[in-house]
Amino acid sequence: MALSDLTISLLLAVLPICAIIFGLYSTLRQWHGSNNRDIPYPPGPPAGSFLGSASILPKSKPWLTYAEWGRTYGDIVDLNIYGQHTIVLNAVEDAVELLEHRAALYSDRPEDPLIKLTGWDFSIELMPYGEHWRAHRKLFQHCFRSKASAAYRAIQSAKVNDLLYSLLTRPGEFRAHCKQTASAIMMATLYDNDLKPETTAYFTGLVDQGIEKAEINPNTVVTFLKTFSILRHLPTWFPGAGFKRSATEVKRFADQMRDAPIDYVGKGLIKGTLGPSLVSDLLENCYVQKEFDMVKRLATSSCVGGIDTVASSLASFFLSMALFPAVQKQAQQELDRVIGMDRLPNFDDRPALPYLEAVYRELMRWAPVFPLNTPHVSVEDDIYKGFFIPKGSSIVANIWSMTRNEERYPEPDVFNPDRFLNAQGELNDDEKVLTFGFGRRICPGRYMASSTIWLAMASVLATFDIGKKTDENGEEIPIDVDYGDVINSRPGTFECSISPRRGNSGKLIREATHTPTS
Ligand code: HEM
Repeated sequence: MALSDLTISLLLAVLPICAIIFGLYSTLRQWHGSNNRDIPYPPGPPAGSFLGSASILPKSKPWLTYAEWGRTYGDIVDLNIYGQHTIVLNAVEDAVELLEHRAALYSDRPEDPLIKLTGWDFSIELMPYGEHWRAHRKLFQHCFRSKASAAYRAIQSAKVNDLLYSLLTRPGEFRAHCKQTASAIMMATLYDNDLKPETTAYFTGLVDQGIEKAEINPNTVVTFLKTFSILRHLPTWFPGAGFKRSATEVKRFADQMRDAPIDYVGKGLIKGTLGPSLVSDLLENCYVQKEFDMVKRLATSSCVGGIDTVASSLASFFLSMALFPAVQKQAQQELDRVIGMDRLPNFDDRPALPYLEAVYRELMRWAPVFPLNTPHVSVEDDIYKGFFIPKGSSIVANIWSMTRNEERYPEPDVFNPDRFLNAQGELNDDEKVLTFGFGRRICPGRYMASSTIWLAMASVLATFDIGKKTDENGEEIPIDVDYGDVINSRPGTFECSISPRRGNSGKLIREATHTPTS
């Protein structure tokens, strides 16, 4: 056996024992240091083996197991992993109370030693609560709050028109078009209104690679490293410190996706070849390195948070329309009635289309992009509904349970926009899109995301019919699709038919994209 293998085996043998000792120590320390010794933790699954709750952590789709535990133990579930508490919230009311009404206590993020090691400390989403995060969040809201997001409408409209043209000419590649639309909108908004398609593709490739390299199973490596954060100080050549070597590799890609587009903008500004853009506007007002770094972090966080998420929702939209044709028809009838048949929809039409708005809300409920919210961390001990929530707990809102709550949403797997309408066909007050998260950490890009998804839905429904494909006998081919196990949830590969709705659909699209009519 090579020396390094021996060392790794020893480490693997010793670490679980250290884990137990550390777990016992942290529990005792929390218990001793607390005035709340008689108050119970929320109920949760019993520790499975000598490895503690870690051995019963779900291997896949944890939101399903957490929902099951919610039915067994109650809406608030505690997982104690080596003395580190994760509190799963299965009900909206509890998430709103803790993450919104008590936001001052529950807006931190898990401290993860890998974040800095991998170069992902640029991410606003991963920043600990405090002045550094607050300054970035302020800048983000300045750029992406509801009113500011209206400035990007022209780009959104142009790219959605490109989506229509792509669907007209290459309908079979609709999944690629969804991703292309989401990334073209984000890249053009951030870096250059006139960004060339090949440059968009290059920057998007860097983001994809950066994310792919960083993907690790949060249930294992991170939990372990969090407990044994001392490991982060090992030199990269240390036997068994392979995770550190791969962290260096992840960092290389993270740095590249963060720096390359900014270099492009910088050079464009100097040469005077750049179209207008959010980043160039911001850079022109940067006077010190600190401000320059903030702009970089804002731009990279937007790409990481705002491309795949929007692309996932667009893919789920095509799926839902193929599976629920009656909904599609009703939305198309509303569009025809309100905007007529001789033009494409635009943002000003949104308030006049309540059924389509209900389709949007139902899409975000039926296929939540994040079945589990990003964990928030508590900064003080707290007591809630008679349970003790120790400082440093990770609070995970189980969006899946909330959006599949049968009392609130009967037959939750059915795509039914009527849930969001009253008897008069007006929108009801169930307007909170749960998959955007909660409180002070709620997604700041939600206005931009909502308008991109809405305009794409409206424009596609106005010009295309989406349905199941048929076989050689004209029989519909059933669609059987799985959403997989990734945290950013998206439908697996599926096929559907996408055909122009009317004789003038092609003409409207070509006029909108200034493409010659053929
Ligand atoms: C369908 C699209 C999207 C979904 C479902 C989504 C969802 C989320 C969720 C769940 C969070 C964490 C919320 C929490 O901790 O409570 C988040 C945070 C964030 N999102 Fe989004 N997002 C989307 C689109 C976007 C877009 C378009 C952008 C950029 C323009 C963006 C930028 C961010 C940023 C920067 C954060 C970190 C906020 C913080 O920690 O303070 N997201 N998003």
